[in-house]
Amino acid sequence: MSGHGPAIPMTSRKCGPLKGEARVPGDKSISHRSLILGAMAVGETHITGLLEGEDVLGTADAMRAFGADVERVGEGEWRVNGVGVGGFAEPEQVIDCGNAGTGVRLIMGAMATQPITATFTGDASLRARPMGRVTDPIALFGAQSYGRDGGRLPMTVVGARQPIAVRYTTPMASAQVKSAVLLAGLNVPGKTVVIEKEATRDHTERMLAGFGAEITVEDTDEGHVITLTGQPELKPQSIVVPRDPSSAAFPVCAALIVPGSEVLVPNIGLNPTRAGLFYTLQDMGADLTFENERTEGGEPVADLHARYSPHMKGIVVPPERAASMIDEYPILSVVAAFATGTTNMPGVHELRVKESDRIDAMAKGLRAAGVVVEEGEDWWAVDGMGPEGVRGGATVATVLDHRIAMSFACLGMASQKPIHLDDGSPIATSFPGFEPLMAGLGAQLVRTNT
Ligand SMILES: O=C(O)C1=C[C@@H](OP(=O)(O)O)[C@@H](O)[C@H](O)C1
Ligand SMILES: C=C(OP(=O)(O)O)C(=O)O
Repeated sequence: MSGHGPAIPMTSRKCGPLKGEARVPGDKSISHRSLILGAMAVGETHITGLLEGEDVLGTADAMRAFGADVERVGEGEWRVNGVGVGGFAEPEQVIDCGNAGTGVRLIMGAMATQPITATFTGDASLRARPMGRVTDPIALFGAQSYGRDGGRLPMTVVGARQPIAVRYTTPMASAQVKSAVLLAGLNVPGKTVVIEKEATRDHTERMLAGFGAEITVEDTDEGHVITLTGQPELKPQSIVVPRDPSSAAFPVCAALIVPGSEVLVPNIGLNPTRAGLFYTLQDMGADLTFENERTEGGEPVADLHARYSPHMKGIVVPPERAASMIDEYPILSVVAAFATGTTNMPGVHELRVKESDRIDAMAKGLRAAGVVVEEGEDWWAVDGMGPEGVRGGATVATVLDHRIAMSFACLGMASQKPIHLDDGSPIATSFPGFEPLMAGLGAQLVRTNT
């Protein structure tokens, strides 16, 4: 992952009804974890449905640099021959995680208790994001880190030579921090405990159990207490990655706002720690149903059926739901613009430290498209303009952020005038194939030279 290539300007215009089936790619969170845990197991892990987006490909390269044998054997089909817990080799080159916060933070955790040194970097977005949230807890295990001012990349991590088990309460709702601590705990004798006050996505816990680690989760007065017994032998797995609910959000929400649409998005992971957006849309009055609910590979899965919904109303999104839909606020704010009344989104400070400051990026673009947005440090509110009321006619900055780019692409499908994206290239980090998939449903999203 060498960072950012040439900008790809795009224009999204009002289109006819979106119709058909949207087969979105594999889950990004589960894909990163499959490669990392596969690399820490002994023997061959087989993965199907892996997301082949830039973020995850960066993690695959990183696992090779740490000594695992990682091979693509078909579309979305990968084999990982792991080196075992504690078996990472010292990388000879700087590890470039591109745009991927999940990639760099989980890998830093995984190597922090091994007797090796590694240097990490990323693109301009990732180099601006805070890493102290991971370097603080890994320091408790005995790892040292040397980064730029404010705990920014590039950063060198010197793994602990004699790591000690840790009991750590995460200071913010973050699955990346929780996962970094758990992955660090793998190579430490004794029990590592992570406590989170609010539940965040639990793919690491589920997958660690699947790979044979001893891990327990309890709800107590302190919060959600996760206890991992260190130094297990992880057993290779056969992993089927479900399709990504965070990617499904785009065709689902586009269908809700484009008149006459009806879209089926099959096989979507509906882990309750990820499904908050869909419940919020239902609360707003969206015509969105879950069909064929089932369990696959230990994760709840359903087909999502979304139809044009001209009667949606603004609501207050419960702040306790924030972690389960944290990446979906940008596209929710687009839907909110086509509803009636105000949608209030409190308790979302974390949005300010993603690939971009997502409140700022969305507020700027929405205002340029004629929508009234108010904001504070950890909240924002969007005034609905009604189903036909969003003007559009703006050029928006996507600020190296895939979710901002896809959100505004969806807005342009239903606004009166087109939306121009200054750069659609970040979409490839999480959703390769977004443009042909949306075009197949009937969207008019084209690359432009302006
Ligand atoms: O653990 C993960 O896979 C992720 C956790 C979330 O980040 P935080 O842990 O920073 O909330 C989310 O925004 C990110 O897209 C993926
Ligand atoms: C926040 C995101 O990813 P990451 O933190 O992995 O860059 C995201 O995909 O919306």
